[in-house]
Amino acid sequence: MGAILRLAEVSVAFTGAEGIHPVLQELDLEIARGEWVSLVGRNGSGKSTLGRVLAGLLPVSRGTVERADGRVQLVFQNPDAQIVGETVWEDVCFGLENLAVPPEEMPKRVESALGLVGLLPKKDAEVTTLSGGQKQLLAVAGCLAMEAETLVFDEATSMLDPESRARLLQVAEALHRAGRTVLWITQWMDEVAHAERVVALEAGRVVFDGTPEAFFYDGGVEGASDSVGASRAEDSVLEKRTPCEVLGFAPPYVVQVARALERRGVALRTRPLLPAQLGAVVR
Ligand SMILES: Nc1ncnc2c1ncn2[C@@H]1O[C@H](COP(=O)(O)OP(=O)(O)OP(=O)(O)O)[C@@H](O)[C@H]1O
Repeated sequence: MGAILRLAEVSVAFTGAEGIHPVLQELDLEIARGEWVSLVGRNGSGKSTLGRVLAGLLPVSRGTVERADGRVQLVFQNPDAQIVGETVWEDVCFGLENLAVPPEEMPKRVESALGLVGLLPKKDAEVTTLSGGQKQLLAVAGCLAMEAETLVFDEATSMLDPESRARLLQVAEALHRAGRTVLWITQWMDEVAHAERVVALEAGRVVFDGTPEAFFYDGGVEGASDSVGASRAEDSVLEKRTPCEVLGFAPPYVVQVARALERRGVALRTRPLLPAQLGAVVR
């Protein structure tokens, strides 16, 4: 699997009243074609800036950004921020008009994109009648019609209700299974559990790059099989925090349960991330 995106020594700085404010600092990052990467970090750590750099919407102050091929499209946090058409169909067409796609090619592309996100039955609906979740799906359809190879979701679920979040995640997962590269920016640790790889930023630098299992469990369960007893095991757990905890995030409920079991001396065969995995390992 070759790299679809490669950043080398990328720095981004904004100049304000108080002088130069570095946001990304000499960042190296390679994203492989077809990967699903969760990008996490505290508020202001530089996630959105990195997303915009990857999508080519923001020039870098230093360093290089290489894109193997294909488009990189962003889905923003606010569902209203990227809708321009009056109807669902028109909205997807609008992006294609900007790309000067021949008119005879448009219907096929719009129909296929709306079909992939499940919005074809709503093709004639006015966008003002859509829910927040449907608007995000429409934004995804717009990206797909533009033949995006890589999709960057920038906290795209944060304004949605639980059902719409789950739906957007499902659609993204289906697109990923079909070969697209996904960069999923989030503050929700439950969503990170779906990733293949987690990249964490702190003050514009990569401070963690590894599997979700390592992100949620490494360094945090020492003494789990210690037969001396729970209290001593608990002490060592408190001393050794996981990368997730060091960044200041609470791990997903599944991880909390698994770690509580390990602290009580229950040795688990695997490190579960999703409810079904916890169920399986406990059984
Ligand atoms: N256009 C801009 N001009 C000046 N400063 C900016 C600009 N865009 C971002 N910043 C600053 O860069 C820093 C990083 O912002 P960014 O939005 O990338 O962080 P983030 O990790 O996505 O945060 P959040 O989770 O709050 O969205 C912040 O301190 C922000 O104020």
